[in-house]
Amino acid sequence: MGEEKPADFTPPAVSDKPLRPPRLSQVPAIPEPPPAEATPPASRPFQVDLRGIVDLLSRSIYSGPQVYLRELLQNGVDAITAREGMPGAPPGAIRITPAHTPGGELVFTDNGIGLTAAEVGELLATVGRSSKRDVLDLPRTDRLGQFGIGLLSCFMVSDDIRVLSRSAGGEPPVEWVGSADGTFTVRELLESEVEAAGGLAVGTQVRLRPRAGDGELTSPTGVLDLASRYGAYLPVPVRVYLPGGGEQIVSGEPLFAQPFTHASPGLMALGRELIGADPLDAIPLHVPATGTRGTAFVLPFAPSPGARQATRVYLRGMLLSERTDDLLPEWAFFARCVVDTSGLRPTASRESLIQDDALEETRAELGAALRRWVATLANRDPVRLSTFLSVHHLALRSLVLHDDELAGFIVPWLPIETSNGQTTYRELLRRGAPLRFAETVDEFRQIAAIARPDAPVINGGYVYDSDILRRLPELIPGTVVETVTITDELASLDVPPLAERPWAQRLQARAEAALKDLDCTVLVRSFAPDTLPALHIADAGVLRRLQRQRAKEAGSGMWASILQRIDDAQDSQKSQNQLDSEGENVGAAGQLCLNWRNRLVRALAESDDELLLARTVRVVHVQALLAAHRPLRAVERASLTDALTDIVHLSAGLGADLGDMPDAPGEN
Ligand SMILES: Nc1ncnc2c1ncn2[C@@H]1O[C@H](COP(=O)(O)OP(=O)(O)OP(=O)(O)O)[C@@H](O)[C@H]1O
Repeated sequence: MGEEKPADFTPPAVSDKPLRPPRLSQVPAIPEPPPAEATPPASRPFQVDLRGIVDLLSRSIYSGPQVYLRELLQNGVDAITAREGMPGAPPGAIRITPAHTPGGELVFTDNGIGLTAAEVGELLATVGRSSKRDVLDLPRTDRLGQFGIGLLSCFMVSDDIRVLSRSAGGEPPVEWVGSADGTFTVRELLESEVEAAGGLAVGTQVRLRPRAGDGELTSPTGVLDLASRYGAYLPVPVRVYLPGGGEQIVSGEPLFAQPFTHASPGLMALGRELIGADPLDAIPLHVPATGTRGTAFVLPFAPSPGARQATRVYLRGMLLSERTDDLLPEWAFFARCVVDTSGLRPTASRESLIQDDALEETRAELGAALRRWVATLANRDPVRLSTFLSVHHLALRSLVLHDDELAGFIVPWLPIETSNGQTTYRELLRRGAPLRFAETVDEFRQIAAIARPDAPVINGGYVYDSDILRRLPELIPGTVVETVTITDELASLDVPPLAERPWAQRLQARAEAALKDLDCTVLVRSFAPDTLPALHIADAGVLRRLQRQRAKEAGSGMWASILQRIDDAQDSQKSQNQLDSEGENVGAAGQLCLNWRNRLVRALAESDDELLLARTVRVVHVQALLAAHRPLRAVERASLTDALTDIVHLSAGLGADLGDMPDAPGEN
């Protein structure tokens, strides 16, 4: 077809006998330096074992025999494209008559450019020979094929391929029959013969007689299914003739490749079919440089973290792959796309794309479209943005750590918990002040209880948040972040005013005596809010010890004695440390920080009723534990019940039912 022939090319003789076996394109032998007097070896063409090639195609290149129909569709469309613009060319059309009965023939007809006798010999029977490369042997971008192997895929379903063709150039019609045993025949057909068989218009007919056992793929249901899968968006109508006499046109408009501002119901239905649920949104995609258009559907559920979304790719309307996983950037796990492209190049299997600059550029552009969607969603539809973030926040957080590109545009919109409530990084950054965060949820809870509203503390305790916060100065230059601990915060709390300090110290001693058996020490400080009587303070070591105690209470035997030994070892370490730090005084079960500004605490300081003070302090202690989300030990549960019982007795004037409680100072 106007293509330069290799030097040793000889067109096959037109004959009704088997000609020569198909061969690879002539590849010159690797020249070796000839021995001094030897005659140079004659160069010979490679021989091809067709069975081996078909085996290679079916096992290693194509995903399965079903692709035979895709290859036929693609050849039909290419032939129609090649005829476009020729005088008198009719509108392109493809017709498929499935094999209606076992042993019957499948007939695939196009009204494309057709083939001459010389062309069938050259193009159909030379593996690797294609008319779809230009003079520089580059693939033509307006053709779907290029490798010169596609037709061989029909051998996966049939032992013979019979091609009847009439060239648009006016040459006589021709029949080519290729056999899976590696031979083929070519002969020109007489017009009378063609007339008797029902005529043959310009174009090509491929006839396949399905091999026993492969009938499913060539049956009416099989063909309808494959034609709709591969040819749903081809630019020419594809008609499938049904057994009852009717026909079905399987090709239609690629809705997903049209520009849109609001997704139509039809487009959303396609998204539903693709992801199995109503998409959260549809994003138009367009990369002019590679002729790529499509739609990204945002998943309404969280996929497994790091999972890359497979994209459905069409090559000029023909399905290339349902699951191309390298067309989107890695971070775009939240969107499933369907695109049609004319500028990306398929591999020989036509089931994936060649990794080249065009693919890289397209990936970058598609990523940019998704980023723009997130960025503009904030202004356009904040409710949808917050739904999106709540569905995908975990995966987004994990990716932010590895992907600077994603981090830059996504971090500002991520929700984050602070002592002032839920907010976004963007709001926090707007304040301009350093971002203060607690490393653990527990530390955050303790600090949040006393943090001033104008100096909020961030909860860095949930998965990935501390890491993201630590990376912020690098991601958003100019940002200052600092960690805060409960010990630092306690140190910054006000001590009671000088004039009241003796009272506060007395209260501290009395309260500490009341909690002695619970291993909890007491501190008196002034802090907001006034309504909060006390805080329970525990550092990580204390928390671990409390957890061990609960485990001991729940378990028994060997495990309990192991935990006891850990406690003993830590006790002796602690008493040594206390000696070293000269009187630093934090109980093994934490510290109760009473709020000097609180009414109840002030009333206790003024009261001389030691019984009432001891019981009330124990109630306040349990209240502080609960507010700090600490699980109660058995001893604390008992302490609460006893203290409340005593308070009831005292208020009823019955005197205290002292039970197991320790004596309050001055009680004896
Ligand atoms: N229906 C057809 N009409 C006209 N020519 C055809 C038709 N089918 C095949 N051919 C010719 O036969 C050649 C080989 O076809 P084949 O399907 O093996 O490979 P290809 O389409 O060129 O490349 P690929 O392997 O990428 O499909 C084509 O390049 C084309 O010239």
